Amino acid sequence: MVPRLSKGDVDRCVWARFIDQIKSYYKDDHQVEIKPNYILFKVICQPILPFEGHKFLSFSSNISGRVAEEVEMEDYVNTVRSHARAIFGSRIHGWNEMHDSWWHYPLDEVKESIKSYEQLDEPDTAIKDPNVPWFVVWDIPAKGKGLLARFDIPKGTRILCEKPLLTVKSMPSSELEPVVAAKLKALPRESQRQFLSLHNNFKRKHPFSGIVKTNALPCGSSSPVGGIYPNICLINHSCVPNSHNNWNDDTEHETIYAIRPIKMGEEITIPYGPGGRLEQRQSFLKESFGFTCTCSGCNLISAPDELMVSETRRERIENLDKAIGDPFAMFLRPSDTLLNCRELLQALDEEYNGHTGALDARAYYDAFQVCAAHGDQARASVFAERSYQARVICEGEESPETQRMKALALRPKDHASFGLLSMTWKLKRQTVPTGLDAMKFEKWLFRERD
Ligand SMILES: C[S@@+](CC[C@H](N)C(=O)[O-])C[C@H]1O[C@@H](n2cnc3c(N)ncnc32)[C@H](O)[C@@H]1O
Repeated sequence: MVPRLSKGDVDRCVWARFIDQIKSYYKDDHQVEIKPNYILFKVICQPILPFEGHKFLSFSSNISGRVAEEVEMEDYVNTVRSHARAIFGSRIHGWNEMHDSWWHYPLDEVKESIKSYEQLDEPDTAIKDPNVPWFVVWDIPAKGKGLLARFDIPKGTRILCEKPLLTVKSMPSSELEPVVAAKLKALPRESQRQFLSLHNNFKRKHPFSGIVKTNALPCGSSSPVGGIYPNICLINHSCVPNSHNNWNDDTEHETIYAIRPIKMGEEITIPYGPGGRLEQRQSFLKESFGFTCTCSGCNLISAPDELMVSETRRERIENLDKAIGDPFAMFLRPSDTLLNCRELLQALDEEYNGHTGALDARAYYDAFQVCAAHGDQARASVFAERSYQARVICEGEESPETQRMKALALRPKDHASFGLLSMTWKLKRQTVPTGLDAMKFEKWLFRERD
């Protein structure tokens, strides 16, 4: 590694990403052992990768003269080097004494640094400077640019909040081109530069509208208006994202919140579309954004059993969503609709490993509506409170939808659908039972029969 890495947070973040990739690449290799502070390759010369990148100088070591072992060792060296090159580029140098290329660092210095791998430095206890962003812009293989977490990011953290460089209504590319050109002309130079530096999957005929089509995020879930942002538009998509994007109508900002803890060096990802099964997702992303998704959810193609479980679950999620949205069922069989909400929440929890983002918030709001429509303020207030908690995580306290849920938790009666279908479940808000254990409370909440 020339020059060696610093202790600064960008180098630490990128090294953490590299170490994670190596761990995951060799997860089933018994010759690669994860020690508390480094990765040990149990082959000739025992090369080591420390968890602290600033200590690392060199990976491989001397030639032993034993051909079979050297070939095995070469394999590891080549693989580790190609992962490192993909991340650190020209900072990674090869050396081979047989071809007269030599160690960059004196051997003593290398040995000394390897000794220091055993003991981690004192942890950095400095509080994060609020002016330093949570992310680093980096090249992500097969995806172009992307954002990496510069630090460990706790769940519920606001990672980014940006005003759009410009907004445009959806329209055919030929009509959009002059509209975007005019808006672009009116922008300050720096904003023009930021817009023009964004990725474009549809370059040929309509360069400006191509940038819009590749990058625009809707300003609101069903809004025909899309916004273009300098940093948010560098965030890549994942079908199992770790962050949530939301348009705040009051402040006219797009925000990005972490919906689960994100480790330093991990890529920050959002969902570009509504989800669904693999084929639907892939064709939506191709059609709307012009790319083939290579996220971990889509890579399940190489793990057919897991993929089948995920596909079946996503189909179930789709069917439950439809059943919950059926107004006749909500009128005639509200208990079934409520149980469907419960099953949906469980399926979402399994599919997204407990980090569902706004999907949970929506499902709880559905359950709220069923109870409110039949006059049950007690259950409605609990569901609104849960929806509120979920919204806080993915949109923050200041989002209008979060505030709406908070108000409904206090006064479910204020909802337009209150008592609209019947008052057969009539209950006051104050009658929420206390003293039940968690299981019994859930049974009460979803009106589950024994
Ligand atoms: C809004 S841009 C994101 C930033 C972009 N990677 C860049 O280099 O500027 C969207 C483009 O990024 C790439 N991309 C985003 N998510 C991806 C994914 N999951 N798999 C493959 N490519 C992806 C695609 O080229 C897509 O059209």
